Amino acid sequence: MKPIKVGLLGLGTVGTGVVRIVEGHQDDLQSQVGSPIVIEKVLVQNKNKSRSIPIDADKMTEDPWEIIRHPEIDVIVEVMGGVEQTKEYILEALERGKHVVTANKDLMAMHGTEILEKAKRHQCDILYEASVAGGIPILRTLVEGFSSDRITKIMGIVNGTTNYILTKMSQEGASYADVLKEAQDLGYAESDPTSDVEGLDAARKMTILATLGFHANVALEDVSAQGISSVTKEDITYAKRLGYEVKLLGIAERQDDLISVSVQPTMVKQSHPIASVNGVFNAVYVHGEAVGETMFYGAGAGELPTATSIVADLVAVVKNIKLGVNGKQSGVAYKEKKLKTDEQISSKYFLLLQVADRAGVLARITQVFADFEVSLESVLQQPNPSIAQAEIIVITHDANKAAIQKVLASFESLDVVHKVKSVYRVEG
Ligand SMILES: NC(=O)C1=CN([C@@H]2O[C@H](COP(=O)(O)OP(=O)(O)OC[C@H]3O[C@@H](n4cnc5c(N)ncnc54)[C@H](OP(=O)(O)O)[C@@H]3O)[C@@H](O)[C@H]2O)C=CC1
Ligand SMILES: N[C@@H](CC=O)C(=O)O
Repeated sequence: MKPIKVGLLGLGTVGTGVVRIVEGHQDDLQSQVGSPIVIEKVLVQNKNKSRSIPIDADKMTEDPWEIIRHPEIDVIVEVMGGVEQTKEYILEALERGKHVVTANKDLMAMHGTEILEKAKRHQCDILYEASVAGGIPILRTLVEGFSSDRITKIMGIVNGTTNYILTKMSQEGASYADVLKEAQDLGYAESDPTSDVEGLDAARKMTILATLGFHANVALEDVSAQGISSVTKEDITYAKRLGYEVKLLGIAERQDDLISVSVQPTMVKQSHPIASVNGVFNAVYVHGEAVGETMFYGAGAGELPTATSIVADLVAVVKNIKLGVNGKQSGVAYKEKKLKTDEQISSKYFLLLQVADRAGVLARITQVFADFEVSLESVLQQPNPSIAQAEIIVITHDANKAAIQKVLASFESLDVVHKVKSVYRVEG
């Protein structure tokens, strides 16, 4: 049995997991694919760094081309991260007929079309299950499991780092900075964690999910992204009192042929299953016209969960090699997307306002909502003696995004509104 030879680009959190699983599950893998899977070469930045697993020194290299141009390597597993340089390596590997498995959502969200086309042209596989929601096999589920349905909504907690931070803030009152450090130490965060906390990592994942779920060429620029850096402990406390949890949600919706995709901190009703997804766990809720509601849950980041998806892709590539059917993956030549305008994007909203504490204020505020035809589900007013002002919490019925923006603009010139403290989308 000729072994399948793998070139591993990166031996950090995920790369280490890949080595552990390929070595630890070798018998099971072989029995599925009929050949040994061998990690032939490993690219690192620094060969002298101490590693948590033993790797033969002659397998390690700091020269990427030694792997990309290696005549015997069949499959490249890319878990080094980065975009431009990594893209160059992957394109050359595909040109040389090597199949590619990657966990790189930045690369696939930004250059997926070009990479997929190149792979198809060279009859190579490019699989990227690990790029979204770590250990949850959600891409395969969308492409294969839901191929018969028309998906109308994909809503997910797709970033483990921010869910870990929000959970610790909510359950333990922990500080944002301390928990971010913990998430970094646990290997969940990106090398630059700004992309986690500012919602960019989730936006990249939502680009991939919306593309595959809606069969449309959704681009990263089509996704509006807001992260969790503005979420306060006060917001979380208010949310809990009203029966909500604050979660960073990616939401992709399709109505007829119109699409919207966004990432934002969202108040999720505690009765919705996604509200109880805590810690590094991710969940992706998928609604299809025929199937109705479904939800997929699992670890969204970390060494072994992510490596599970990588090695599953590796198995798929080897099976395709055996069948001679590489280069047939979905994601190429999808239809042109049509994006919703702000007038067409509708949801409930939560607003926390700091206002003057005197007669008639509530009436003036509710009038602004009425002016823009935003109807209200509930309004709660309470004095805040420490600042001699009152706070008003408003939850709207479904309202369009443009109308809410007009309401917020009007509050800027309304003397009784001293500050709009928070605005959240509401789900559930
Ligand atoms: N961590 C996670 O939970 C998840 C990560 N991902 C994605 O997987 C990828 C890897 O993440 P992760 O394992 O956390 O990253 P790490 O930072 O832990 O590891 C990166 C590895 O790549 C090597 N490397 C980086 N840049 C270069 C370079 N220019 N030349 C040679 N080697 C290089 C590093 O070498 P050295 O060891 O010598 O420094 C290191 O071994 C990223 O794309 C990430 O977004 C996806 C899902 C989950
Ligand atoms: N930084 C990412 C890692 C997985 O994609 C996350 O926290 O989800």
